[in-house]
Amino acid sequence: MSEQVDVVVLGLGVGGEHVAGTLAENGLNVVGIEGRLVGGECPYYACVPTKMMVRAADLLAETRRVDGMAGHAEVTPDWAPVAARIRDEATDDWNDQVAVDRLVGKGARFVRGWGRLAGPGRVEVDGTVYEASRGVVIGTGSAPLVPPIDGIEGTPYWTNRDAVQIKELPESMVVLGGGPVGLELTQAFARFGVRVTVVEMAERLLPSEEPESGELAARVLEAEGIDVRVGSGAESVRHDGERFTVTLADGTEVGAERLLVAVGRYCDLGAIGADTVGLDPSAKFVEVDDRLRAGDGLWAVGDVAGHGAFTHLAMYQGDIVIRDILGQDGPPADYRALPRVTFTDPEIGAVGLTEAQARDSGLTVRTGSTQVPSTSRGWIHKAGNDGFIKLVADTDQGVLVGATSAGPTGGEVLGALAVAVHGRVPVEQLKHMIYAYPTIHRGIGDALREL
Ligand SMILES: Cc1cc2nc3c(=O)[nH]c(=O)nc-3n(C[C@H](O)[C@H](O)[C@H](O)COP(=O)(O)OP(=O)(O)OC[C@H]3O[C@@H](n4cnc5c(N)ncnc54)[C@H](O)[C@@H]3O)c2cc1C
Ligand SMILES: NC(=O)c1ccc[n+]([C@@H]2O[C@H](COP(=O)([O-])OP(=O)(O)OC[C@H]3O[C@@H](n4cnc5c(N)ncnc54)[C@H](O)[C@@H]3O)[C@@H](O)[C@H]2O)c1
Repeated sequence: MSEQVDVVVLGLGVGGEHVAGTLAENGLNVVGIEGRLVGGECPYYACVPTKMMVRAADLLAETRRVDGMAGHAEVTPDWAPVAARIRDEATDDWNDQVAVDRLVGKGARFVRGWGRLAGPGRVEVDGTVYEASRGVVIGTGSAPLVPPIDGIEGTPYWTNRDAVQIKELPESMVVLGGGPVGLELTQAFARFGVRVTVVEMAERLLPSEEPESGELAARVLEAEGIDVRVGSGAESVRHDGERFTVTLADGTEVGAERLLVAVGRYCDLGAIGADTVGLDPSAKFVEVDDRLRAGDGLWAVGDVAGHGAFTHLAMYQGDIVIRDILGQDGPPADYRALPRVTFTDPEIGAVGLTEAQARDSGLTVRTGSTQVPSTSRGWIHKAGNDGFIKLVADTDQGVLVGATSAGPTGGEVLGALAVAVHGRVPVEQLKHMIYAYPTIHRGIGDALREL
């Protein structure tokens, strides 16, 4: 059986749902195919439930800061309201009917099933081939990567998809991976009383960010009683029916009731029939140009497009694909000012290049930084004021090419820095701007003076 349509969107995560809904609103005949839940990883297993966990954990931490600052407070953590909020408010008990109705309400046709590319302009799902006259958009996202660590297969390890569904907390947990997923969940669980060991194979936490970011994260987590292990990855895993034991590359062992694997994501291009449209099925991502085109009448958005795994990126790329398919003008993709925030406390936000990336790309680099505790607002804030602002300038062009903002509102302060990098605002102008007193973002002015 085959059906003619204008556009097929394969995978309705953040990017795919946005593209399918908007194209349908613009009058195209769109079929959206989703095997799991419309909306994808972010609302059901990732951003939204984990940020609810982070919010609850931060409330506990703030309450614990009352002593010495505002009197005395005692707090008894209870996971039940967190689990209930995730179930009832965030995920509708992992039911996507609202999202399906919203998509169909925009005029798209929805097909539940696992689709596969079946040659140019063709997608097959459960025996029906949809033939797209305008194009196919791949938005199949990514899945948790579970590396072939000796002994791990068959053990009851968790990934982010399990961790957000738990109703009861374990007593202890080993978290593999010191990236954003690992660190956000490590701190949230630890603040609820779980004894957490986090294991990062690289020499520091958040290895792709500034070294100062990983050092700050390690210092803060260790101060909260978390066992931080860096420089040695997991080599083997054992589960004796009750507890996990993880042997690290340096021969040491760590053990816990639960094991959370947070070592990155992968895309299975073989499973979506990439070879039928001339793409390499063993590639890590779909290769795209600056209009997200992967071939004639073929686009990819979001995690699968390989430029980073963020919801705001999938939405940004979705807008470009929508314009391209509708024949509308607009700028091509520009990743110079890609912002990212790890929602630990302190939040660790960054935009553009790190100092090392800027130097490696041959730029003439100068950096300036300031410590949040030594700014007026940071000093006033006191308990929980850890953080810094670091600026990376290209001195030939006289503009910022990157910045990191870590602190109690690190992600919000990042907004100003993202504008500076995106808009190529001359450093001279930034230096002569007025920064409100006493804000944490006023620290940008201090860091600029160091440049
Ligand atoms: C724990 C965690 C926390 C995160 N927190 C944040 C955050 O705070 N901020 C942020 O910006 N990003 C965050 N992210 C990243 C963010 O979730 C992803 O970047 C985003 O979901 C990517 O959207 P996407 O459209 O590429 O794909 P996804 O959301 O992965 O959706 C892809 C969809 O395609 C479907 N699919 C796949 N193959 C097929 C097929 N063959 N047929 C039919 N359907 C298919 C899948 O079922 C899925 O629903 C987080 C990620 C994790 C894991
Ligand atoms: N706040 C956010 O925006 C947010 C939150 C979570 C995730 N995300 C995105 O989702 C994606 C996945 O995040 P992630 O943290 O899973 O992946 P990641 O790749 O960012 O980090 C995984 C870490 O695991 C380490 N690792 C790999 N193998 C290991 C092993 N065997 N033992 C110990 N450590 C090992 C890596 O060195 C790396 O530091 C990222 O692209 C991230 O940007 C974004």
